[in-house]
Amino acid sequence: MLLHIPNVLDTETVQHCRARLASGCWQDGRITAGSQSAQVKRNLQLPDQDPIAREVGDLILTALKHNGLFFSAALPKRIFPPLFNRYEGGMDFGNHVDNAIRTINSTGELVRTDLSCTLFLADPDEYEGGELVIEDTYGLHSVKLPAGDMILYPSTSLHRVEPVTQGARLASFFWLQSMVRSDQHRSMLFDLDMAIVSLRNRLGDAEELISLTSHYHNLLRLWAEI
Ligand SMILES: O=C(O)CCC(=O)C(=O)O
Ligand SMILES: [Fe+2]
Repeated sequence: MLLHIPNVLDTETVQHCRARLASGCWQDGRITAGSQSAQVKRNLQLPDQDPIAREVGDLILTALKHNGLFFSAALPKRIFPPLFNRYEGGMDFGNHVDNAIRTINSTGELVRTDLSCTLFLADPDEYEGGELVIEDTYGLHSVKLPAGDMILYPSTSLHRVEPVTQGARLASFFWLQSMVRSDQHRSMLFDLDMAIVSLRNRLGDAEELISLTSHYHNLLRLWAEI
């Protein structure tokens, strides 16, 4: 499932994050790349332990904690601390699949990457190019979102970032391990949850919603690993 989550950060918070990130110690993005992706990666990143990256990363994690759409779609078990990248002057990131397992350096914890996330921190009219192109069984999806919005996509997908030929593209990117490993099961739970929410808004506490809600929880109980 590919999901656009709008307004993870509001305009004011995006501005605050950008001001903080501007003073970070930006380095060659190959610091976090595996050997295949290092060959196709041309961007800048903040090191994972950079204090500014951790401060802004925590702000993003706090915003996500309060985001119901994110929780329902991702059913997160472990979230890799958000990283930050920047593309300018023709930089790009060619086709690759993200590493399956990531180690959180500060704790030694392992994260299986079920879902990949990009939170855009620059508006589309601030740069040329820079689309995140994601390939799935239904074809290619080209993603370029307003600042503060996030895309969630299965980490199994082949993806790339097109060259940024003008301006600068700033984003946060990270991965998460979901309580529900199967993308298919997770998508079914998400659709069921959204249908229940929409029915409740339309009908109030209808009798049938008790049964649908029970099914949601009983399926989650069946499929979740915690
Ligand atoms: O910048 C992005 O949108 C994605 C970055 C990416 O694919 C990666 O770092 O693995
Ligand atoms: Fe990637």
